[in-house]
Amino acid sequence: MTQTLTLRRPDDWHLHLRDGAMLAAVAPHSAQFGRAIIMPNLVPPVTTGAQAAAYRDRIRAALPAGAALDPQMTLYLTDTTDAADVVQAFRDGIIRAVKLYPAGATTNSASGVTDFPRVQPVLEAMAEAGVTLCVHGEVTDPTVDIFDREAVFIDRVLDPLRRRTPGLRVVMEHITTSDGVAYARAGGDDLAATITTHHLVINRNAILAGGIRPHYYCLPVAKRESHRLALREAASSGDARFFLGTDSAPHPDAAKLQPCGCAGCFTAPNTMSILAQVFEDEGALDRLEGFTALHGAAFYRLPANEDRITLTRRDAPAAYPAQIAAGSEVVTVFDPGFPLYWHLEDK
Ligand SMILES: NC(=O)N[C@@H](CC(=O)O)C(=O)O
Ligand SMILES: [Zn+2]
Ligand SMILES: [Zn+2]
Repeated sequence: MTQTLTLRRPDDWHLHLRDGAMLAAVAPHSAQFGRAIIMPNLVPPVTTGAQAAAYRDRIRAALPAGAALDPQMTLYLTDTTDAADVVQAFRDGIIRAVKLYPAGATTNSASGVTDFPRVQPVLEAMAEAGVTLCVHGEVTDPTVDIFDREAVFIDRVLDPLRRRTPGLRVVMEHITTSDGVAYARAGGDDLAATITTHHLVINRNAILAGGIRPHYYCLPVAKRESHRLALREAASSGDARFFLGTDSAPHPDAAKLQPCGCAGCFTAPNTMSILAQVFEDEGALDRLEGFTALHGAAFYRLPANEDRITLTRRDAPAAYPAQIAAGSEVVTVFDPGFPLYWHLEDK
């Protein structure tokens, strides 16, 4: 039996497109999204409005003709970020948000914030101008267990930061815990959270049980099953504080399959097929549009996309490649571990 689902075109509020040959290879796989918040953790990072504008041009050049994707740029917050440049880039329509990485928390985060008092004037200028702060919410304290780093970040860093910066709009990126869900729910209108595709699908067993599986390793690392269930409940609840940020984060297999492999799951190609299955399993297909196309736009004070995509549930699973080529390298596509009967018809 064929079932058809027509949705407003989705947005991806957290996406890594990289640069160079990798950008050329992965950008077409996100072309079905209307908008995407583009992460600035290049090497070196995107730290100025001028760099964001140049990166946006490179992204546009990498997209196929007719692609829907309108890249929404971000700046990488460092200890030396200039508040005036941030506000100017926002007012000029070059950036949509600023990204906070605690130094050393994740891939290419060496330039991240080490000194919160130094960035406080920037945060205050952002609150004043209405610029959103997107936060990678993990502490880097080596004495904190990696599975606890999100919950500890909320208590030690995020909550104090929000209290001392009233009015700052904050997105908790890629939440992975029931603690993150609860904190987002307890916040006011200026707090929201993105949830990735893969964290709705895997728990930490996928990485560790029966052998180490590097393609399921990302940051924040997937947590125990009770947390995955809390994320599924939040994503499918209809609560507008939760929306899709895939965190599709491609790395060459050569960089993932190492004694010390990179963190990141590449979910851009099959994200909508996976999400349709997740929401069907939750009995919440009627809420997929809110999660993928309405809540994020509303938080960023943008109109929802007017055009539509169609997903069709067929008897035969959709065929996605196991890998894609990126220059001379390959990138493995996230395998959800179940067949994908929902086909994305209109890319
Ligand atoms: N999510 C990841 O595991 N990796 C991201 C960085 C990030 O979003 O933390 C990357 O850039 O590879
Ligand atoms: Zn992150
Ligand atoms: Zn990310």
